[in-house]
Amino acid sequence: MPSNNEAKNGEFSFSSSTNATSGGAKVRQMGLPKIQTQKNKEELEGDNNEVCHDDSATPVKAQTIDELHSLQKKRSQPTTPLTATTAGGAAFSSAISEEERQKQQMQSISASLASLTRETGPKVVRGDPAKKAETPRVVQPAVHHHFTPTITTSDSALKFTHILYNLSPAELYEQAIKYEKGSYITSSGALATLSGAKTGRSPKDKRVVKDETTSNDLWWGKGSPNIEMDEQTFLVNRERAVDYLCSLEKVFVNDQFLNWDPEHRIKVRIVSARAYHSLFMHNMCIRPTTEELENFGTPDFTIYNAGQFPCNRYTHYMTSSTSIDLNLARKEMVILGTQYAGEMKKGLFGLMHYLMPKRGILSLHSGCNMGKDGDVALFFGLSGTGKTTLSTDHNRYLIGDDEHCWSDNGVSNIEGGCYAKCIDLAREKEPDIWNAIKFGTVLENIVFEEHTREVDYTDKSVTENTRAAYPIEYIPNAKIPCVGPHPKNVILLSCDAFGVLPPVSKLNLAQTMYHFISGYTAVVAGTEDGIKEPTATFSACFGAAFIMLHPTKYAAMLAEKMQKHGATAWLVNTGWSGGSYGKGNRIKLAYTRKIIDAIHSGALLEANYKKTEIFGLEIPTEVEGVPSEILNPGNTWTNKDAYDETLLKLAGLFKRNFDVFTNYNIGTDNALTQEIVSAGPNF
Ligand SMILES: Nc1ncnc2c1ncn2[C@@H]1O[C@H](COP(=O)(O)OP(=O)(O)OP(=O)(O)O)[C@@H](O)[C@H]1O
Ligand SMILES: O=C([O-])CC(=O)C(=O)O
Ligand SMILES: [Ca+2]
Ligand SMILES: [Mn+2]
Repeated sequence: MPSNNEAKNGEFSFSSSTNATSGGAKVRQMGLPKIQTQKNKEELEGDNNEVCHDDSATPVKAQTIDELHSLQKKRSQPTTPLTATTAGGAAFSSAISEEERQKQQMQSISASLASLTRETGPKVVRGDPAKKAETPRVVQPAVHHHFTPTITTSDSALKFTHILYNLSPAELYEQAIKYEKGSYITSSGALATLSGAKTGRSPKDKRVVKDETTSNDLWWGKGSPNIEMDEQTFLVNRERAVDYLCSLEKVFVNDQFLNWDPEHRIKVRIVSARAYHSLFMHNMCIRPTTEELENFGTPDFTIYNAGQFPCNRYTHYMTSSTSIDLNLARKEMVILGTQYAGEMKKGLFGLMHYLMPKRGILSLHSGCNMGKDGDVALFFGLSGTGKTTLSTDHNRYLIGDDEHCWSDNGVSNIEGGCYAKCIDLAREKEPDIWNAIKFGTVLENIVFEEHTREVDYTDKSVTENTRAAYPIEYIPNAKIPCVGPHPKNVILLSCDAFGVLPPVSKLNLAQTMYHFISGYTAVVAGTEDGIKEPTATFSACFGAAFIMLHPTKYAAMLAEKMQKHGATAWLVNTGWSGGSYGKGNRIKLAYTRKIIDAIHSGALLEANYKKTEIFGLEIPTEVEGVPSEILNPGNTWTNKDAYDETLLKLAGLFKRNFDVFTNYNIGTDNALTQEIVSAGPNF
């Protein structure tokens, strides 16, 4: 298990590759014990009759089968005794017994699960209800102080809830396979799961509590992802989720961290009903060490994931059976009516998009890696544009694939894991991701061969959005701790299904801001009934679904940081070439990788450039390993008129999208704002 207290902030030292991989690697090196099929010489000489007795092994030290079973499991090591130095600052600061510490931990969980209308939290007990013999005593429920006195006893107050607290991947596998339909071990050891009816996020069902503070702080209204709800309705949904969770025999609780920058680390608690959700978050958040867990105390933020249970459509604001609700004042998030695990990941990202800018730290929907010489690159882009694929690079250190912070210290990953798209995954093209799909990895909604359990990554029967969630140290050259110096290159990825954006262009600062605020990509809607027109998506800051403040706030911070640290920006089209979707083809991943290599090495900075019409993009005339004729997209279309028409069409879409931003100032510098507005397409 990686420990983030190995973090040497500011040093950016690399951990050796044995540190970066899990214990699994060691097991493999030791190999399996040899099977002895023949007796050795001494044993043969001692044999004086021809009858074979099976007395070679020593007998087990058990009289009964129960005793035998109890021999199998070693009790977990009692945790390190707390000393004054190890317990600094946390809630459990005095030296306390292990028993007392566990009691406090369970009381904290009871408090998290407390209904706001009853006097106490539920009675909780640690451990699996199926293992009756091992069940420890019930912890007295947490009393909470601001209760409205109503009923003193109820059936729910009589029952108790088992808490499966920070289980290990192996324990979560057992829970999933035993109790959750659709859970299987694949041939590579990953856990195949189904996320149910929802196989992607539900942005239209995401609501944020609008109160005195947030009504001024956040971005509301047209274009904003923050759909409002009031505090009272939030409490109704919270109560619904808590009652559902407490009605279950057992719930999973994860206490983990966000952000590898120790100065800005956030403690999160995730309460969920499925082993799938618990393992997903185990992989995606930063995993605390035993000692960090002992000192965890009260979480900074809590997720109540009651995804199996719908919201009540008669509740105010509810427009479907799904509701994902964020309350920044209460530091809570409630999930009803969707089991898609990505809601938790991206819900926490939304939280960071609020908390970090308040501290002058820029939160980014980007991948991030670092070269051997410490050169850092950021990869921005909407879903499916290549953040995970291109930041996972065998020749570079992976800092993270999706969510980062850029502070005065440099960059830090928010997460402890990666979430890779799996559709059409091929070992040759993406070997590091392929190899990360092993024991411990959650594989969502994939299809496998019934008998061999071999995954068919081309199969879209359940969904096209098949995913793998794995701890970052499953990538062999992960940079642990996941922090790095200030970025040298900023790469804006766009998957242009219109096929008119060049495979790579160099951007000036105004163009960078223009394209960052635009956040363009084009997807192809509905591939089933033949060829469809691509649809352009504009998503501010390459992640409008997750930002909490107005996009210009993030853009101003990015401009300031890029200027200060001298970063160069690039626009890379990972989409179509030689025509739009249906006529042309997606640019070969091998070519995109060559382009990215040339950016990292600095070679592309030295290239000769030509300016394109309409978009005014600087395109290189040559990139090593890439056929020069594809660098100018106009060359690759057989029908030149169709190209011109499509280019103009896309330029028009950019213009229309940017209209809403022309009235906003980006930062304090009005000159920069004017420059940005005119850095878009000209026609
Ligand atoms: N030229 C290319 N460049 C990058 N990716 C490509 C290219 N051609 C095909 N692909 C495929 O496109 C997909 C890119 O998805 P990826 O997981 O990197 O998205 P992402 O940006 O990380 O999105 P999300 O934020 O949803 O995780 C992969 O399946 C990859 O194999
Ligand atoms: O959150 C998800 O479902 C996947 C993801 O990374 C994104 O959409 O950006
Ligand atoms: Ca990704
Ligand atoms: Mn993402």
